[in-house]
Amino acid sequence: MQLLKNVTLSKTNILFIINPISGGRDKTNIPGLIDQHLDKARFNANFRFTEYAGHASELAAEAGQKNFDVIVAVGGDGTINEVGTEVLKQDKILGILPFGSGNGLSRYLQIPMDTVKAIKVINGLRTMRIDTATFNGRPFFNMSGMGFDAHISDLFASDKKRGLSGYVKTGLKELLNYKPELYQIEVDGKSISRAAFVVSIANSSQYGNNTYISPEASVTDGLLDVCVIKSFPLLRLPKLAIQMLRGKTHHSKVVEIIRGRQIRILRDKAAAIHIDGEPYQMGKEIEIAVVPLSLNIITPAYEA
Ligand SMILES: Nc1ncnc2c1ncn2[C@@H]1O[C@H](COP(=O)(O)OP(=O)(O)OP(=O)(O)O)[C@@H](O)[C@H]1O
Repeated sequence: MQLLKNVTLSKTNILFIINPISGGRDKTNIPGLIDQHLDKARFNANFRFTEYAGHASELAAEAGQKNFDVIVAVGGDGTINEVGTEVLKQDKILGILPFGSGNGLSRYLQIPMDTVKAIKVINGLRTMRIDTATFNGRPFFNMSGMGFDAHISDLFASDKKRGLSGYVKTGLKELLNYKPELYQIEVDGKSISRAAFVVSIANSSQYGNNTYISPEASVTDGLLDVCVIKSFPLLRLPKLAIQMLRGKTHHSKVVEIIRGRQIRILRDKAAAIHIDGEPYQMGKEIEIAVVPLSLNIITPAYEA
């Protein structure tokens, strides 16, 4: 009886880590909105705004030590990466309120883009375990890669204005000058060599904004999709863009998708890579591995 009383009375401590710059949207009213719609019978809520890149990781690490059971990333895939990395270490529960430019993982998981609806998903506290992966030891959750998209992330990082239009403008300008690179790709011991425009490692199916690179990818299959966008004439770009938006890249002649657990990539030179859309400089050798069903995450009523 005592036990039952404790269970019914104990509330879940939840921390919302809010990235004020993600997606280029003002978030000053977010704590108020959460306060209005969060189930107070179920949760004790706290809020922290990040002040610099990397701060979300620090706040999530502290939260784990202070008995927060659920830590919510309020931002895009980069914020999810910072918070998720700590949630993973502490085996806590990750929540998401999508506020990024692309929101790849949120869209894949069908978390509503509408904030009030997304808060209601958190109220449901329905969790599932999803795969994560490591890229030269760093965790990622949605997508990582190298080539043109990493180059754009690298350029975009120094751009103060975030949001979709920024990506598109920078992307189009660079597209004309970018040269495909040579990659040696080994997936579960099988090796291929490709001249590629992009090599993406997909956990979920999309980059964000419902732009699909590997439409049949699953975050619960214990596998990663290595997606090679091969060298192609620029004239073919509109067709590829349409295939990406319609979720048909697995039928494209210029996209090759190889599924596996353990991936090793050797490239000609050290260059930018991206991990969940955030750029880093790394060397020629890349090791990527899936970590099956490692992250506990709040989702809507949804089965992958
Ligand atoms: N207060 C802050 N000032 C500057 N940068 C921050 C701050 N808080 C977090 N960041 C950094 O902001 C970057 C972008 O965050 P995030 O990826 O969530 O947004 P986005 O790029 O707009 O969305 P998406 O990844 O969905 O396209 C992350 O690299 C994060 O480390």
